[in-house]
Amino acid sequence: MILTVTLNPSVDRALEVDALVRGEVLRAADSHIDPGGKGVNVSRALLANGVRSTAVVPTGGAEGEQLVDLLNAEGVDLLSVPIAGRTRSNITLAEPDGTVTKINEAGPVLSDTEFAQVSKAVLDAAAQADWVVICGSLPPGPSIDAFTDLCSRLVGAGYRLAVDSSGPALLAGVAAGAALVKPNREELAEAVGAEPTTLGDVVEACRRLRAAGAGAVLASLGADGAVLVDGDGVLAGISPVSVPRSTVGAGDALLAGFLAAGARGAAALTEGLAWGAAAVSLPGSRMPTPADLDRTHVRVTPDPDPSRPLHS
Ligand SMILES: Nc1ncnc2c1ncn2[C@@H]1O[C@H](COP(=O)(O)OP(=O)(O)OP(=O)(O)O)[C@@H](O)[C@H]1O
Ligand SMILES: O=P(O)(O)OC[C@@]1(O)O[C@H](CO)[C@@H](O)[C@@H]1O
Repeated sequence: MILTVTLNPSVDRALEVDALVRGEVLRAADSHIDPGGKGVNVSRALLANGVRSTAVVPTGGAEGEQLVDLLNAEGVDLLSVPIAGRTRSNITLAEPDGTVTKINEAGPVLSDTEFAQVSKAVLDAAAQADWVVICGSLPPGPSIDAFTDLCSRLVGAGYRLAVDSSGPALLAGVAAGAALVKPNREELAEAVGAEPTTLGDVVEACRRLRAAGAGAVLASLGADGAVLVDGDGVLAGISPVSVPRSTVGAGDALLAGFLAAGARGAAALTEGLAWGAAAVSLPGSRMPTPADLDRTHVRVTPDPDPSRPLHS
């Protein structure tokens, strides 16, 4: 079982517009409402592909009730922790060429007591888990020290921790010794203080995060695919998508597929890339099902060409 933790979940509303024009009344060609948050999406993708997962989410207000209803409707095994604040709503504006503009609320303040309740739910459920996967932004409230303490307690108890977050939370997961971190290109650049322009830059940045404590680094690179740097060495892969529809949740699907396939080696990276590419071809933050997956176009190579440039 893979336990996901989303400290700042969301109700995701995606609106498809012909073109994003500021100051105008735009008519949405289509719209979608999905349960959201990075860990929630990992659980949704795993469930859709027959892998057991439990999602821990703080929920509050009418939006929190809506999130629980949406997750129950998808059959997601849920550990929801009631909070006083209101679960946030995040907006995606998607254009026909695949351009996505996202407006994410900060989310509700999580009190020290509420964070302690969420942490207890995580630590209690972790005993049944093969992985504990903490994903997404921190809500207002919990300090980075409190987050670091949760990560350290999980690692110290011998659980395999994966962290997909940004800024100080990503670095906290690295320092705590997470078995796996999943930064995207921007998060990797922020973590090491340098903008990668080639595959070699990405590998070097991943190696720096491993030296700082991470066991493995799965760096997602958008249309440039993903790079895995772990104790076995370096793998790089791409998953071409002819017409991207919505990249929202693609990184969550990549992580879910990678974990579902054992979180190690070319087969796991191939699976993650297939899930990520499938998610990009779906609207909103829809997670792929087995029928959406096509592994035939995924290419994974060991020791990739370090001079290969990344899309600008
Ligand atoms: N335009 C694209 N074409 C092909 N594959 C893509 C594209 N965008 C994303 N992907 C696939 O999805 C994976 C994750 O994408 P990305 O690096 O954007 O993750 P992310 O920023 O974490 O996404 P999110 O935060 O929305 O989940 C990539 O590694 C790649 O396999
Ligand atoms: O604000 P965060 O936590 O960084 O990101 C939240 C979010 O954008 O991430 C998911 C896509 O990865 C969406 O479901 C959700 O709206």
